[in-house]
Amino acid sequence: FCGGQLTQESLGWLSEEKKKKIREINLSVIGQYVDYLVKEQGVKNIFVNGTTGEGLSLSTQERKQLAEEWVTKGKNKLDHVIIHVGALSLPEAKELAKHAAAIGASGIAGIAPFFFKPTNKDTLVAFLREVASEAPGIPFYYYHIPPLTGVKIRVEELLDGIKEQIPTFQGVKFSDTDLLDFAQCVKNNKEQFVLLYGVDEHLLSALAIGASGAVGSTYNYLGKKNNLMLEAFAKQDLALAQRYQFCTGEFLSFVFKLGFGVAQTKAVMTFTSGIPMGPPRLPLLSASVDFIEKAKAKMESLIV
Ligand SMILES: CC(=O)N[C@H](C=O)[C@@H](O)[C@H](O)[C@H](O)CO
Ligand SMILES: CC(=O)C(=O)O
Repeated sequence: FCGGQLTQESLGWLSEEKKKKIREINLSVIGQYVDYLVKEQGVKNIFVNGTTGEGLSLSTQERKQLAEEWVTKGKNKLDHVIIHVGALSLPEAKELAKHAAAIGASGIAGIAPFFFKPTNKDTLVAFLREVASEAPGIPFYYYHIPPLTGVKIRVEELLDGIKEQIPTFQGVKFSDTDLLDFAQCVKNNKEQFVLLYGVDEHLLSALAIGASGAVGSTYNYLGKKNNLMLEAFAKQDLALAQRYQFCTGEFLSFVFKLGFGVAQTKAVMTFTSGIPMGPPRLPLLSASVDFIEKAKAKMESLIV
C-alpha cells in the first residue's frame, strides 16, 4: 500500500509544486485505511511495502516512513504488521530489517534479489540469512513470487533444513501457481511453518491442499467475501466456498481482459474504499477512466 492523491491523467493542469507532492508518498491516509480494512473488510493482518505497495519502487527512507506509519496507526487495531524488507542491495535489506524490528513490526519478509539472481538454494539462503539476522527477535517470511523475481528455486527445496540456517524462519508467502511445490511444502512441514498462499483466484485450491492462510492484493477490496470463503471452507461447506471463490474469479477474469496490474489494483482500492490511493510510480501508469468505469460496474454486479 502506498497512498497518494490524484490520478496521473490529471497531472497536466497542476503546478510543479503540486505535481511533486502527489509523486510523494501520502502518509496521511493510512490511519483511515487501517480502520477501513478492519471494519469494512475484516482484515487485521497487513503486509506492507510488498508488490501492491510498490515497495521496490520506493526509496529506503520512504519504506521506513511507511513501515512506521502502519505500525503506529495499527497499534491495538491490527493483529500483525509484517514489513517487506527485500531489496537488491543486501545492506539496504539489512537496514530495513533492523528498522522494522526497532519500530515494533510483528515480522519481516523478503523476496529473492532479482537483478543478479541466486542460482541455487544455498546462495538464496545465505542472502536471506543475513537479512533475517538483523531482526533476531521477530519472525522472518520468505516471499516467493517467481513471476516477478524470475527466481524459480522451489520452495520445497528451500525449506529443507532452513531452520538451522535461519532460526527466525517462520513461513512463506507463496505467490505462484505451482501447487505441487506448495503441496510438498505442506506435506513435509515438520517445522510447522506458516504457509500463506498468494494467488487469490486459486486460494480455495490451496486451502484444499493445506494452506495456513493467504496474503494478496484482492483482500483490500474483496476481503470480506474471502473471509466468508474461509469460514465456509472451515465448516466444510465446499459449495458455498466455491461460490465465493468464483466471485473473486469473476471479477479478476473480467479485469484481466482489460489489462490488470498494481496500478489498476490501486484504482479498484480507491473506488471501493473511497480513500484515495494515489497514482502508481513510474514505470507504472495510472488506470484509465475507461478501466475504472468498467471495473466499478463489474464490482457492483458481483453476487455470491
Ligand atoms: C503478482 C501479484 O501481484 N500477486 C499478488 C500477491 O502476491 C496477488 O494478490 C494478485 O494480485 C492477485 O492474485 C490477482 O492476480
Ligand atoms: C499482494 C501482496 O501480497 C503484495 O502486495 O505483496
